Amino acid sequence: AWMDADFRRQLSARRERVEDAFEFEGRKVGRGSYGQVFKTKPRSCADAPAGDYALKQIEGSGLSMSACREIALLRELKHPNVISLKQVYLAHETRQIWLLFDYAEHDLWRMINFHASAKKCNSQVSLPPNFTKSIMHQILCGIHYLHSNWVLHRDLKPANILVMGTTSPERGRVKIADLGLARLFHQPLTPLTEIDPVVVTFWYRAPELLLGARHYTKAIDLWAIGCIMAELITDKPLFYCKQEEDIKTSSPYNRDQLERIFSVMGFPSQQDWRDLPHLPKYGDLVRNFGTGQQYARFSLGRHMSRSFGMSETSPEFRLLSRLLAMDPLRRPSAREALEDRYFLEEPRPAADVFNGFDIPYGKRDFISDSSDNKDDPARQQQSQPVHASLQQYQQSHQQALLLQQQQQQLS
Ligand SMILES: Cc1ccc(-n2nc(C(C)(C)C)cc2NC(=O)NCCCN2CCOCC2)cc1
Repeated sequence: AWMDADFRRQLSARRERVEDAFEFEGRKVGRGSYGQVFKTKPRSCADAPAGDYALKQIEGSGLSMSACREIALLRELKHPNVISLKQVYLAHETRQIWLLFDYAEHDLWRMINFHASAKKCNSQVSLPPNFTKSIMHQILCGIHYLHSNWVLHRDLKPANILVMGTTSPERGRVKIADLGLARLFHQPLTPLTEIDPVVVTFWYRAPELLLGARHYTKAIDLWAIGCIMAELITDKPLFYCKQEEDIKTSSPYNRDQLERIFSVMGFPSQQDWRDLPHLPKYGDLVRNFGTGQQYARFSLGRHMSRSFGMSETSPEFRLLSRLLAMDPLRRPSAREALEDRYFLEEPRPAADVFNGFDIPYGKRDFISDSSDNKDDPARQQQSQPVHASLQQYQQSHQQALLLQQQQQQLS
């Protein structure tokens, strides 16, 4: 070996082992295609500041391409609204790679599901008036930072927008992450009948991608941010489309998803989107939809005003319709979106998106290894029978209601 044995022994003896520094047995909070994530605390002997950390054990062994990409990318990036890598551990014996992050207790997927379920139980949970505006502002700040460093996210969706919990010094701060294909966090509380994006969802994919655009662009990230904004306002995925269990087609063209987009937005005319006929799948589009006359009366304004009473003249709607321009060339850059009037008028966006309000969402649940059957990762989410998770959900929801009543009595 190129290093002399004695020196290697010295290095190995001195190397800090992740299991010596952190307690993570039985504290798995997520598992996906990229690896698994544990919620850990440093052991007293470790020199890491107190607090919760996320330890991600990267799938596979050795410096795989994805491990290199994640480490190389994250160690260069430093922004308050982007997940920050604190430390890398290389376990030489097992050739395992561990990444240490500040732990984020919440994410928009769980938060939006919580509010959607609360609505169904006819009990709204109160939120600060600038909740959506604060979250949108911080997502755009984080994406502006990534885009100015020529980093495209490519898979923005609620599950990848994390929010720091009450035990963190950054309480209520948005952290953009990329948890990988399958949603990395186990979510037993949501009844499995709910939308469970274990399979890859196309709900946030820009129309040009569905029509065969060959390259990701910054405008593709901005479209996804528009979808997230609408979902924050309505608690429903704007372009929700049922997904076939096994999406085998490798073709980017997804007729049902396009149909859903047109039934909300209307069909793009030549004036709306000059370059549309040059997209690879334009032929399929014409074959499936003709001239799109059947969507002539649909528009985003009509959809948002009929289903959510949103005024088409409000700054909120105007920003939303800019982000959801069908033609990617007409979408604003992250900076232009941040300069929109929406963020300049009262109430202003807050650094803590909960604005000091109590946080009603539960903490993440630990995954027991038994339920986490490895052979079929897509099924791992079905670890709890529905009734158990419903029961648990109702309990945690009752707690949230009690909390809210106490809060109202106090205020
Ligand atoms: C192959 C690969 C995979 C992921 C990334 N990646 N990219 C990013 C962006 C947002 C900078 C683009 C973040 C990550 N990794 C990541 O979020 N990791 C998960 C962080 C886990 N959370 C930390 C906070 O607490 C909850 C768990 C890059 C390359």
